[in-house]
Amino acid sequence: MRISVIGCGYLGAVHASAMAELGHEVVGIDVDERKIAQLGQAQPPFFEPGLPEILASGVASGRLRFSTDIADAADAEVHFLAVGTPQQAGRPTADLRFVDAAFEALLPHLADDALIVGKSTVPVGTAARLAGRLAEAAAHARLAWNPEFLREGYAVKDTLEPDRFVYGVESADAASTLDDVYRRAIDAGTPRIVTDFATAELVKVAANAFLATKISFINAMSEIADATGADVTALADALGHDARIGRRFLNAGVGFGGGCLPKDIRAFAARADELGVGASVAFLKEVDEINLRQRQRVVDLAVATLGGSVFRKRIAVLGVTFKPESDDVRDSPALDVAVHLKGLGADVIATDPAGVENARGRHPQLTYTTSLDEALAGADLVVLVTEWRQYRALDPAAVAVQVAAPRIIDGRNVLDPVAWRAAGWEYHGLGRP
Ligand SMILES: NC(=O)c1ccc[n+]([C@@H]2O[C@H](COP(=O)([O-])OP(=O)(O)OC[C@H]3O[C@@H](n4cnc5c(N)ncnc54)[C@H](O)[C@@H]3O)[C@@H](O)[C@H]2O)c1
Ligand SMILES: O=c1ccn([C@@H]2O[C@H](COP(=O)(O)OP(=O)(O)O[C@H]3O[C@H](CO)[C@@H](O)[C@H](O)[C@H]3O)[C@@H](O)[C@H]2O)c(=O)[nH]1
Repeated sequence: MRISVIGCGYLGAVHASAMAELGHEVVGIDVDERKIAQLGQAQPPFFEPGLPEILASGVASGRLRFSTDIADAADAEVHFLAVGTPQQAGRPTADLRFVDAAFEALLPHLADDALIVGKSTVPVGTAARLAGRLAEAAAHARLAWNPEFLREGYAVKDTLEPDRFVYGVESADAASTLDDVYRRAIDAGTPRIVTDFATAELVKVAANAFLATKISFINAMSEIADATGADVTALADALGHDARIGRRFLNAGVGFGGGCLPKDIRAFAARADELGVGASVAFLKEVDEINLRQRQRVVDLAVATLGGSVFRKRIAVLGVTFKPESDDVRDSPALDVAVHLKGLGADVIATDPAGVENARGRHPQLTYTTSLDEALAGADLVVLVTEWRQYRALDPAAVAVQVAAPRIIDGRNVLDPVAWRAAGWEYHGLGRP
């Protein structure tokens, strides 16, 4: 099939490449000239495992091309809208300017019977509004909302082999067009839920709200654990054996960040307020507060560990991205902690295997290094805030000779406290004795 993907960021660049991998003819469109130039040369504009390979093979096959000109999407039978829906500055609501601009720009180029497929995460009601506009402007075109559930770091696999498809549609033929797009996964038996626009939009924000709530729940338990001497990791393991609860997303630590969970729960709560049902998801404000408290908790722990002040103390911050296997620093708890410690007068040296350039772009006042050894050298305190594999694998005895004082805060509860203490370290986790 002929497909366009409008918006080639973390979602769209992967989606476009994955669609070409499935054999479709794809054009990726973005307003960012630099990004499009890079993608056109098969260079991923961000770090995502597996993307370089499918981008390169798509471009080499001639099935995948990129353009800044929306008119190049005119041939496509299916147009995926994958532009950003960030939080509005100073407000909790989603900024729909990019969705609206991309949608309007596409309208004059639609072939008869074209299908526009929303992928971006939007407030409930957006698809119905856009469908109304589509009916005025291009009566023969159709709209579907097909939310995306990929996780950064696993984006390629999640796109090619998703857990489920959700189609918000107004007609059976839109669903069958989407089945044709996703034929391989559909034939492999991937569950698919065909529903209305509102339900499809809500599935996406409800899923992220549930995941965020699960993380904040275990972080709240870790606060209780700290007050009682209990061990939140053992608690999570025990809870997780109950199949109704499950162990995944019960890792306590510095909390959730990224371009999705934080802004999506805020936008959901704001939309519910607009709809007059704010009370139904008022708990999401508490979920957000618990989450933000974890960042402060790590900072407070650093201050306490260094005897009441971090001023002029050398602190090695391990990790700046919001999660491992990504270079994304949007709303990153790790970067927030580094910035806050710097603000308190610490000599922060932050390191990360993939996120240094993005972090420097946002917070140039911090000192960065891509060398873990350089970060650790002479540190008065080590703060692990993104659980990259190489940090989890650190040998406490070897690191002890690099630092000035063997003190570590394990902000992701991923190190073995027994092994680190046995090697002479003062070890602090969150909610772990
Ligand atoms: N990143 C994820 O893991 C993920 C997963 C699921 C859903 N989502 C949702 O997908 C959407 C995109 O997220 P993202 O992380 O890829 O954002 P992003 O900021 O990385 O990418 C958005 C892209 O859209 C482009 N753009 C903006 N206006 C445009 C226009 N008028 N025409 C063409 N391109 C335009 C931007 O230049 C940018 O490259 C959001 O709604 C997000 O919530 C993201
Ligand atoms: O037990 C856990 C699990 C995750 N996190 C943190 O939660 C955040 C989000 O992690 P994850 O959900 O893996 O990353 P994303 O790539 O942001 O993916 C989420 O957001 C996407 C965008 O909406 C959705 O598509 C995905 O399904 C949803 O998992 C990260 O900061 C993690 O460190 C924890 O603190 N504890």
